[in-house]
Amino acid sequence: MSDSIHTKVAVSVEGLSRSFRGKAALSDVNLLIPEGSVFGLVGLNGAGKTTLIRHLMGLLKAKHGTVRVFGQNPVESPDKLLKRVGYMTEEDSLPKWMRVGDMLDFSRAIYPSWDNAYCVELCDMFGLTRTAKLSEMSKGQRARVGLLIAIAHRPELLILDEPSSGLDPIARSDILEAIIRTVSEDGRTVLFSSHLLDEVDRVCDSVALMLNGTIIESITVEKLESRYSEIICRPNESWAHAPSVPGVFGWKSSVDEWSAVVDDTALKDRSQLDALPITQTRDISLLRWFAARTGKVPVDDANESTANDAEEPSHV
Ligand SMILES: Nc1ncnc2c1ncn2[C@@H]1O[C@H](COP(=O)(O)OP(=O)(O)OP(=O)(O)O)[C@@H](O)[C@H]1O
Repeated sequence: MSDSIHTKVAVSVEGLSRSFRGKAALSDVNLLIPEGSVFGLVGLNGAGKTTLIRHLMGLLKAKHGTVRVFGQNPVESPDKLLKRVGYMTEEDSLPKWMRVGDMLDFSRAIYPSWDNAYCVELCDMFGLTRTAKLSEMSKGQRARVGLLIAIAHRPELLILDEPSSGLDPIARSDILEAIIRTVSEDGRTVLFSSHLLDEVDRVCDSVALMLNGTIIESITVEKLESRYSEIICRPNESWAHAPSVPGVFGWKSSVDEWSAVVDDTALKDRSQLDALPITQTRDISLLRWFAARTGKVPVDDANESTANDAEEPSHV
């Protein structure tokens, strides 16, 4: 990022690697999240998103590489640091023997910055009552409690690990997105891992793509949209295989049409494209970029997209 010298950093990860029983889950991960950004972390199942987030939360200790949250090692100073961070995971891990009110009182005691008026407002917004027993609530209702606890202390950094998996579509669009916008408008930082690329596209200003334990690209949505585009080709005679043009990747075909993603920075000049029978050039979608870069479509989008054919991924 060109102005990174002047921008404060919320999260920095350098050379982070992690294996579980000899199998690499993270390999040389580097990541920089500027304060005030809404950062999307995307990747296929098993790419390493949760393992990376667990390092940021100090739940896993960095064995190789460094992890800093607001300049501090989350393992060395968890008490001080974690009070500045709100965290919600897809896991349904709230203690079920408690009532909502007990859980809120407990959380209020932990976080000095707990905003009780905001908590009451959120309870109302989420349709939660203090007397409800967590054991008698649905998984989605408990996910709302988890989200409320993550945000009611107005954290400087909000980390949401696949929050959408427990929330229904209304909660996702009306509540989650509104909350992320509020945090962002306050100049606070959000790290948001999700398989729902439409959602990531709507709320995030930057996105990092993980593949096989590595971040293969970290880019602002603005740069992504100016750097990549999608071309549609209609060859006169059918192609046996996709043509090889440097900077053009992620080919997929349907009936008499081929489409591919163009990386402007990898083209020497656009005349390289002249040899292709291009009938249309269009703006890139996050889903198309993701599919071209990974060769796959994320699980939750596979049914909604035409891009679920096998694709030729970019060389990474
Ligand atoms: N505690 C663990 N013990 C052994 N293997 C683990 C452990 N935690 C994660 N892994 C492995 O590390 C890899 C990365 O897992 P991780 O949960 O970080 O991926 P993810 O990107 O969050 O996946 P998903 O999108 O499915 O949630 C996977 O191969 C997983 O099986």
